[in-house]
Amino acid sequence: MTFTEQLARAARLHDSLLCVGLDPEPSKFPGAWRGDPERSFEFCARIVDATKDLVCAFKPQIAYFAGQRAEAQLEQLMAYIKRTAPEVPVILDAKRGDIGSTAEQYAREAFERYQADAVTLSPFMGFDTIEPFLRWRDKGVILLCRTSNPGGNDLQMQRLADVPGQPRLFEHLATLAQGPWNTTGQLGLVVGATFPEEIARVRELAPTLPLLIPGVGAQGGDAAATVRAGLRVNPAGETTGPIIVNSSRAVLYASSGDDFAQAARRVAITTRDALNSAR
Ligand SMILES: O=C(O)c1cc(=O)[nH]c(=O)n1[C@@H]1O[C@H](COP(=O)(O)O)[C@@H](O)[C@H]1O
Repeated sequence: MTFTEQLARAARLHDSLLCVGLDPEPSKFPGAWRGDPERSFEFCARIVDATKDLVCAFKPQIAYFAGQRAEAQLEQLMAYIKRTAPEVPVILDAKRGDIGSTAEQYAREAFERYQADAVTLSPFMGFDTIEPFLRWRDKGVILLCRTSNPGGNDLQMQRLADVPGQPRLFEHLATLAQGPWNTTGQLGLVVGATFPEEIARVRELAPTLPLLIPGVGAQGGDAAATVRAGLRVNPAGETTGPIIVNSSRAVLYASSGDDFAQAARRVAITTRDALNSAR
């Protein structure tokens, strides 16, 4: 099954557009675990147990593991999700991007070492840096397009004088990803929930690509505006333009007490429902 098919299946099965981001930060762990990076797996596993029936995807962020010398726990977590929630696709948020020969190693890291179903990439270095990932035919490859952070403006909003119509960089990227770069149908795009107008613009230029939309919750993005701008459904009720709306900290750290998993579940339910009510 391809990533897109997995995603559609999980979204249908769980009636959810929500992706829970797994960004374990030891200083925010509850009680006796606080400050202990050795608990990263256990912390995330409890979150997975508490939310796996509420989500269309999980998204572990690699830096939270690598920064704590906890890559082995990320491997453990990926295997745990595959075992306990096999219906939920896992997007490894790695934001890689490098020349082809190095990209091959990054692809092995994402798809062999960590067994991810999809990976996030930075497209800054061009198509030849993305192509090695596309050799893994059933995997999703999600390119940064219009990111949620304020500094996204610095480059992504600039106009390209040499391209007909002088599109902004993010618009050009969306056009490439929907068209000439999507040689294998594996591409998706990242668009921040903090910029609903640009989500709508990306959806216009890339009507069928899966959009990974982080920024609801801690970054203040509007769930309803996100759904209206990004989700596309045909008259028969079938999704033609899927969205994956990520929330990390608002779910993970809903409580700093021993009830963190129950609190995470409550926030995940509220967020899932807010997304669904805007469909
Ligand atoms: O690729 C991403 O996931 C990503 C892209 C983007 O534009 N903005 C963004 O916040 N992210 C990631 O999405 C997550 C957002 O986390 P919260 O703000 O805690 O929900 C983090 O893991 C970020 O690294």
